This record gives sequence, structure tokens and C-alpha cells, in this order.
Amino acid sequence: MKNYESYEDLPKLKLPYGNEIFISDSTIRDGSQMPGIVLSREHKIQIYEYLHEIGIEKLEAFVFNKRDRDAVEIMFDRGYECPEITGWARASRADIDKILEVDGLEETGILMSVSDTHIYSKMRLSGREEAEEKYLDALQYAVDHGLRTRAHLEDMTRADNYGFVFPLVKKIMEIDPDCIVRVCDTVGYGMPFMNIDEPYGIPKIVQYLKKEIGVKNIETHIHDDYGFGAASSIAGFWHGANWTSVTFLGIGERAGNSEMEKILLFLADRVEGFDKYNLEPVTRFAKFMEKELGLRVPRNKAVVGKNIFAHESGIHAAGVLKNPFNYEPYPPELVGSTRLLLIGDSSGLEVIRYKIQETLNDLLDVETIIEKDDRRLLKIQKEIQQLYDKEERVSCISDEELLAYVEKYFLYQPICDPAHTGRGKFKGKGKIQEPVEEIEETD
Ligand SMILES: CC(=O)SCCNC(=O)CCNC(=O)[C@H](O)C(C)(C)COP(=O)(O)OP(=O)(O)OC[C@H]1O[C@@H](n2cnc3c(N)ncnc32)[C@H](O)[C@@H]1OP(=O)(O)O
Ligand SMILES: O=C(O)CCC(=O)C(=O)O
Repeated sequence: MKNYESYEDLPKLKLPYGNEIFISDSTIRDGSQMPGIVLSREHKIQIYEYLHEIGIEKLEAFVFNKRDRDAVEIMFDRGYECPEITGWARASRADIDKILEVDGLEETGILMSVSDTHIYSKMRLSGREEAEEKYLDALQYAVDHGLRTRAHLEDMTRADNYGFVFPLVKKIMEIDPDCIVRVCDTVGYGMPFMNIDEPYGIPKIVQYLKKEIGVKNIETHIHDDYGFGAASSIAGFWHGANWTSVTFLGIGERAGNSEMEKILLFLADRVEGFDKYNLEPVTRFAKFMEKELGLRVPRNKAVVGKNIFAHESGIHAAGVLKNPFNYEPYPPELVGSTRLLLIGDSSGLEVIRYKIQETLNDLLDVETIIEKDDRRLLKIQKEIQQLYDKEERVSCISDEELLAYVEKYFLYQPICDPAHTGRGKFKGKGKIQEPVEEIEETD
């Protein structure tokens, strides 16, 4: 029989195709497309620094204008091995020439819009044949000029994959067998499950590319319109993709992209033998994005939200005080965060006891214990409950309020029984003295 009582006891998952998988950042590219986000050169460099600290393998950048190119140049000047800086182009020789003009870029993505709506109504091409010709020409041009390539199959989850996209991929492989084939779930229609009908199933698409066509490098790029972003990225890895393209905090077009931090956490914490990424900077990184870009990270956002290690409710807080493993899926230190115990309307006595004891000990620099049946504590609990009973109070009890309760109920009483030590200081074994005068009984 197995006991699962600590993080170490829990079995790790195994990636079916092994751990040679990589992350490609699109924060500076797709992320910057988010309305209201304007990334300055400094922002881009700082994002690059965070990605470097975490160990992200690749980043894609636009080089259409001078601002973009200046940022790329500064990134190259840092001389880091990772992330590799790569380019992004539409399927046109002119765009690829722009990539070639930037010293140091050795790889580019090429946008190949494969759904009929993109071919006909977005690009106004005569049909699939013209589209294919345009895409293969751009690819050949990039290869002929010494670039490594990625084929970004835009809107593949709304395309005729068997009739058009897979045959196109076979031709792509003939031109560049090392080309990274990016499965773009452009409006988030993709589903992370195996038995899903064409063209929506990310697992089926990835498996077909891998097993039937023999594509070596498969990357997913998933939008979160239906909320399947991170799940579909991981489904890609599960079924044979070796890359995923993500953005930090999932910023990007509309509902954004698959979130980098979720993928990182999943790999680092749940998958066997996966310690190549350093997650410690992610909380700092999120704060940077909030402060510098004016983003508001929801409090309950996985990995980086302020509430991820905050406990208020009675059963949870009491459970965490006994053993954080009871209600925390992973330790806060993993993502550079800290635990927070709060008192609010759903709190029970144990968390109040703990916080009052902590406040008292900090205030007087003693180490004493308040028992759960201490009548002063019960009075404080009653006062707190009355605050919420009025249905006016919507916030947690602040540190200042806790201090006031401690002062009101404890400070003007002897803190501990001097007969115990003679010095009024206990080390984890004392019981504070009950007040001399009678305190009315609580309900
Ligand atoms: C799904 C995505 O996220 S794709 C990336 C989206 N990101 C951006 O658009 C931000 C960067 N874009 C830009 O800086 C500009 O749009 C540029 C420099 C690329 C082009 O600027 P403009 O020449 O002014 O074109 P504009 O933005 O008005 O229209 C986009 C053009 O791209 C073309 N285009 C779209 N997809 C493709 C493709 N796969 N291959 C080649 N051209 C394409 C469109 O047909 C349109 O050209 P058209 O007007 O001749 O039909
Ligand atoms: O470059 C790509 O990833 C393709 C365009 C895109 O961002 C998308 O399909 O969502």
C-alpha cells in the first residue's frame, strides 16, 4: 500500500515520447498584438531577460520596423545562448528579405494561411493551388538563403487537412525536412482529446504529421478562445509534438494564447525527469508585466495569481497549518511565491488563533501559544463574525485590525504566567495566562 502524504510520495507522469521537448516564446510577437499592449524596446529586453533566466529555448520577433529590429539587436548583444532569437515573416520574399537583413537571425517562421476562408477571403487568392505555390516559394527562398524554417500553418483547425494541408506538408518536407511544422489553432477551435473529428483534434493532427508524414519537428500554437489553450499544448506534447509556442500570462490576440507559466509548471512539477526550467522568476515576471504593462493578473490565475497560496476558509487554512500538502498542489517556493493565511468570512477558529498568536508574538517578541479555547480568542472570533453578519464588510481582516484585537484583548493583561519561567518568555510550550477578570461567555 502506498501513502501519498508529501510531494515526494506522488508519482510523476511520463511523457510518452520522452523529454526532448522545447518551448518557443511568442510574448514579444503574438503577445504584443494584444490591444492595449505596447512593448517598448526596454520591455522587450526585460522580457528576454526573464525568458533567459527561466531557460526558454526560443523566441520569435517581428523585424518589420526599426523599433523591432533595434530590440533584436540589443538582445543579440547580450550574447545569451537561450532563448535563440528567431524571425517571423509572411509567405513573401519581401518579408524574408527583411529577416535576412538582420545580422544573427538564422531561423524564421513563415505564415502559411491554410484554411479556405484565409485563402479566399483574407488573402483574396484564386484558390488552394495559388496559396500552395506562394507558400512553397517563400519556403524555398528562405532555405536557399540559408535560413532554418518553421511553417506556421495558420488556421489549421478550420482547414481541410486531408485534402489540402497534409499534402502541402509533404511538399514542405521535401524542401526542408528539418522544418518545424507549427500547428496553428488560430481561433481556438482545437480540442485536446484523441477521438475528435477532423479538423479539430490536436492529438490526431500531431499524430498524423508524425507517424504518417514523418515530420520530425512539430510545434503547437494554440489560442485560448474556448479555454483549451494549455490543455491543447500539453496534448500536443503527449501525442508527439516536440515544441509549443506560448506567451507569458497567455497575452495575445483576443482571449490570448496558451500560457507559458502553466506549461512550465506542469512539466517541472508533474512530469518525470523535467528539471531544465527554473520557475523561480515567474512570480517576479508576472509582477513586472503588471507594473510595466498595466496588465491586471486575476487573483485566481494559476501559477502567478495572488491567491494561489492564500488560504482563508476554515477547513483549508487549518489543513494547511497542519501540513501545506493538504491543500497546496506544490510548494510556493517553486514559483518564487509565498504562503498567505488570511481571516475572512469563511474562516474558522484555527486560522484566527494562529494569526492572533503570530501577531501577539511579533508585537511582544515572545514565543507563546494561544489555545483554541482561550476565551479572549473566542471574543475576537465573535467580533469578527459580527463584522460579516452585517453584510457590509467585503474584505479580509487586515494586519492593523489584528493588532487592534491583540491590543484590546491581550495587551493589557499579563501575557504569560511568570511562575512558568520567571522571564515571561516561552519557547513553544507556554500557555498564555487567562485574564484575571471575568469575560462574558461567548455563544
Ligand atoms: C494570426 C496572426 O497572429 S498573424 C500575425 C499578426 N500580426 C500582425 O499583423 C502584426 C504585424 N503586422 C504588420 O506590421 C503589418 O500588418 C505588416 C507589416 C505585416 C503588413 O502591413 P501592410 O502591408 O500595411 O498590410 P496590412 O496589415 O494592411 O494587411 C495584411 C496583409 O498581409 C497579407 N497576408 C495575410 N496572411 C498572409 C500570408 N500568410 N502570407 C502572405 N501575406 C499574408 C494580407 O493579405 C494583407 O495583404 P493585402 O492587403 O495585400 O491583401
Ligand atoms: O505565426 C503563427 O503562429 C501563426 C499565426 C498565429 O499567430 C495564429 O495562428 O494564431
